[in-house]
Amino acid sequence: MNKEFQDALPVIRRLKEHGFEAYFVGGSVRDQLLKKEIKDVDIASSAAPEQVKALFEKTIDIGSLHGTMIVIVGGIHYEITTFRTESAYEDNRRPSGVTFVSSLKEDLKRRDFTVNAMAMDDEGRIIDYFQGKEHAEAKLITTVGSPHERFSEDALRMMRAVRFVSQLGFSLSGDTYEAICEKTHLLEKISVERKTAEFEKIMAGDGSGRALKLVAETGIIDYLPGLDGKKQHLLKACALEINGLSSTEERWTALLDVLEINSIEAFLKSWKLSNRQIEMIAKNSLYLQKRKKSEWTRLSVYEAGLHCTLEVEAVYCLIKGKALSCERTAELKALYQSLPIHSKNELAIGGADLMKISSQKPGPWMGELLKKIELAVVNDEVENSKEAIKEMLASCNLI
Ligand SMILES: Nc1ccn([C@@H]2O[C@H](COP(=O)(O)OP(=O)(O)OP(=O)(O)O)[C@@H](O)[C@H]2O)c(=O)n1
Ligand SMILES: [Mg+2]
Repeated sequence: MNKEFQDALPVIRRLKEHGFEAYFVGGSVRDQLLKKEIKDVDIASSAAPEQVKALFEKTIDIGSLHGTMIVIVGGIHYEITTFRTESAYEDNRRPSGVTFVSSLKEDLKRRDFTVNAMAMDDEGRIIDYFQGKEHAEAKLITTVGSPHERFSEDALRMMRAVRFVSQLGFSLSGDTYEAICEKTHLLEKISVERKTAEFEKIMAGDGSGRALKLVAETGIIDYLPGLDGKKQHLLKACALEINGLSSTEERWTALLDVLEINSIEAFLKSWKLSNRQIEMIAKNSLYLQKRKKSEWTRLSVYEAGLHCTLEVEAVYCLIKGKALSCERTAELKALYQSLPIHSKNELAIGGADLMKISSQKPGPWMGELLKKIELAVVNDEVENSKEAIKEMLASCNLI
């Protein structure tokens, strides 16, 4: 049993001591089996949310009506869901306490894919009613029971299926694939935020190329913001392996480029990205266009900043079919570090100085002149000191 589970054993044991059933479930059991890094350890139990709450010192109620409670043990958050029956899940709104009373098997039966529907007890024994292990070995994503039913319960599961293709390098089973093709319209009801979270995981997984192809081929693309009519473009993006990029912003930048999106801000807004992300990706896109036209200069590196420069270079290299090398990264870092200033605030001269030297009234001329001085300093045409700048201003009749 992995350390993550061992750390969580006190949670399971406490529930059991009080007569409840409790098991590890979901992604963590799957990831242990696949020898992948384990993220959150989730627990399913026969204890109702209120009973869970009573047993642990620190709890957070994140949805007791839906049967979910977080307990904090050893500083780690564990999500404990109460066994749910299918009917509780179907009318998903406000299941009564009674609906929670059910068995582990019933709970697992209403989960999305067989590889996600395994449980593990506190002795490390795997409980696998739906051939999860077998499908994991065959690298198959296939629903527990009818794909039509599972996708009708929660349409996002169609994107989750594709996400697991990307993350795990699995394939979709035939009937799961066909059901997705038939049911994509159900994605209309799903919130953009949930779609975005899945799409970002699709872009990040090792199998991003194959997964994006599925997004295009199954018709999921038709229910994603701003991708209307972009099927051919998206198919082109499949060849890029954008998962090789190291940040979400880089991946969006590369995708926007291949998709030939013009109104970048509006596109990213429609995906409901944060303003900060939109700003970063829009800036990346701007400098990517500049980079395609010419090599980095002292000025462009200064204006873009180091973070943006390196992100754009990584995307640029990907588009050109190569990886950003350590040498190239070091070269750009050295260029950035060699700049005499890294922001306007570091200029040795300011507006007040200019007024004093020129005895002119303040006005737009000051901003324009400061910009010229900034450029001269960045380009090493003048030293960043008051005296040197004053001298330059006088000799060039700039003041
Ligand atoms: N729409 C969904 C979402 C989740 N689940 C179930 O709830 C578990 C936990 O969900 P979540 O944490 O969202 O997914 P994981 O499979 O754990 O993947 P991740 O590694 O991203 O956490 C899943 O394994 C699956 O059994 C489900 O059946 N249907
Ligand atoms: Mg999880």
